[in-house]
Amino acid sequence: MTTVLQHVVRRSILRPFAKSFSSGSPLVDVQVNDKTGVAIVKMGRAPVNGLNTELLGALNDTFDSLEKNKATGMILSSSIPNIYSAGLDISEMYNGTPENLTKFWNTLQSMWINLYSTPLPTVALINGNAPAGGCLLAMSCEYRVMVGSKFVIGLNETQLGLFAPKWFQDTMVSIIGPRQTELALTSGKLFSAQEALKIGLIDELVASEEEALASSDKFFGLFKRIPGYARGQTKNFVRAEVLDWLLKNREHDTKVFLNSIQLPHVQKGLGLYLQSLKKK
Ligand SMILES: CC/C=C\CC/C=C/CC(=O)SCCNC(=O)CCNC(=O)[C@H](O)C(C)(C)COP(=O)(O)OP(=O)(O)OC[C@H]1O[C@@H](n2cnc3c(N)ncnc32)[C@H](O)[C@@H]1OP(=O)(O)O
Repeated sequence: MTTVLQHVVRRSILRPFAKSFSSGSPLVDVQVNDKTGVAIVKMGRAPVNGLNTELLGALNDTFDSLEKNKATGMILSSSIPNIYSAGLDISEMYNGTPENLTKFWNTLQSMWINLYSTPLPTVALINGNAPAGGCLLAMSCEYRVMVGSKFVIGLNETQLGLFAPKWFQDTMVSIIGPRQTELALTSGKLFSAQEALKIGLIDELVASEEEALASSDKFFGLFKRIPGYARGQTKNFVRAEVLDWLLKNREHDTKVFLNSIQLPHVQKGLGLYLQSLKKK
């Protein structure tokens, strides 16, 4: 089992930065700014950036490579208009075999561990709707900028007859606190951009992608004179409790997912929800 401390030490050892970079997947586009070393990672799985095993794996590989190649920061965004991510791909969870469900969930866990614990400064540039797993991605970054006021963000799992796993919940608690998280999660609330700003679920609401990039630059600028090692250690210690739970309980968490998702009434609800989306 990997402890948080081993995790922190392993991930603080960075090699020189490579200028050219390819994510190795058509689902993830990566552009690295040669001058600053900041990478813009854009998810591009049409139609809605549904997080299936392939996209989750590609994101995970991308985060690994950016760290190994010593990028100086990462902006996580989307190349699909009006969509950040529709969250977990429901078709992966509907009628899946135990083997596929296990692989799917383990890939999600690995991606999240990598994203949540990366020593790189991270910004979510939220340029579209971000329900459920989409919200988790954004919340796992350090700073959240939403572009345009027409989008929603939140953990709406209960609306699907599911519940947000403990580490999804804890990630939200660390941002908006237990009281607001309980209210939001039990009702499956999707926050409007204004509401999300007011409650602190997003840090900034801007009108254009250019403004969002300027805000990101400003955020990265905060660390110009801070040694990366010191920043990385601090981030990991602040995040240790939430991270540590999943590192220590991965198998248990997978079992809870498998048991819950395969319940007949949960499967029935997922089927109906998928149908309702397709009927729109
Ligand atoms: C341990 C506890 C157990 C389990 C925990 C499980 C945790 C789950 C977390 C999740 O992430 S669950 C996913 C929750 N996501 C949602 O509720 C979002 C659903 N989607 C939408 O609300 C909308 O699609 C949108 C606002 C994101 C975009 O709207 P719009 O641009 O109007 O697109 P459409 O609705 O027409 O969708 C286009 C297309 O995509 C399909 N689709 C949408 N979302 C998903 C999804 N999450 N998974 C799979 N497929 C999705 C939709 O059915 C349409 O399909 P067509 O075949 O009609 O093209």
